[in-house]
Amino acid sequence: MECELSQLKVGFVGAGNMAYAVAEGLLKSGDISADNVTVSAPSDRNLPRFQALGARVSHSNTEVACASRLLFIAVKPHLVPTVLGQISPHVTRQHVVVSVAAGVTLATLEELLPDGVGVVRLMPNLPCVLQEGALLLARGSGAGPGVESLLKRLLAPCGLVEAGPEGWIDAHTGMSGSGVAFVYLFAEALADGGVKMGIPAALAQRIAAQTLLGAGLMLRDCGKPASVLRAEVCTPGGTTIHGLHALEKGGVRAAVMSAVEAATERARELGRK
Ligand SMILES: NC(=O)c1ccc[n+]([C@@H]2O[C@H](COP(=O)([O-])OP(=O)(O)OC[C@H]3O[C@@H](n4cnc5c(N)ncnc54)[C@H](O)[C@@H]3O)[C@@H](O)[C@H]2O)c1
Ligand code: PRO
Repeated sequence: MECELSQLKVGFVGAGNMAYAVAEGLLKSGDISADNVTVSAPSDRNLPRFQALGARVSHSNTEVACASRLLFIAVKPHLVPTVLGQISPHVTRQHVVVSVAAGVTLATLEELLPDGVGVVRLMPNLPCVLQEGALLLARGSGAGPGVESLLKRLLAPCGLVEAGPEGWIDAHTGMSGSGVAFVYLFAEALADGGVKMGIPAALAQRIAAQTLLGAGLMLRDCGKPASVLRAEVCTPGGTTIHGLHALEKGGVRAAVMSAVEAATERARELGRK
């Protein structure tokens, strides 16, 4: 992908939440010019917000493929073969194709595109919309280390961007892509606990959100593992250890591990379809 970044043409096939989060991040990097970004979706429903970013929009996936060199595939997993079938005749070795579709393997992407095209799997998560995502990418054999560096640079405004072997992508999907929803479920339960103990619901929800935010920031920024931070909250014989005992009796640790395992297995299953 030999060109000045300010000239790099970027395309998105699919105009949903993930495409928007990634597009916004790319533009925040300051390296990509909005009028070099093109986005396609079959209906107008999601397109105005991309126009508001300054991107060009289209109903034609092939138009986007022809207009871009860095091409994100951001449709639901079952639609990936259809859209790659449409764009494949227009994709060349000058393209890099980045799929965010859960489960869809590098081998499938390579099989559906012309020989030698650089392909990458990227698994973002919803907090990318607030520049606090956790993204993991894995590149196929046609995409060199330069592609990895480029994507890390362009996606940095979306949050933490790491690279790894493809075998980690489905696990990251379970732990972080889906994991965001597990945390929301915990937030609901925490607020419900507050309501049960007499706090008004709206206030309980705000307190739950701030509790998760504060705990998350400490985990990220204090340099201490979760187990140490947890121990610091526990006064011997105090309130927290009694609450933790109740959680452990409820099997919460095993339940969360099983949730990551189930979501990972589902990603693998989607990849086999
Ligand atoms: N939502 C998440 O938290 C999340 C996280 C990580 C990865 N993903 C992956 O991102 C992908 C997109 O998910 P999303 O949540 O953005 O979905 P979404 O439903 O918000 O967006 C899908 C988009 O695809 C468009 N589309 C449908 N058919 C199309 C076609 N034939 N050609 C072009 N566009 C078409 C739709 O109009 C829509 O704009 C999925 O493959 C999913 O696995 C989602
Ligand atoms: N959302 C997508 C799903 O539920 C992929 C990770 C987050 O399949």
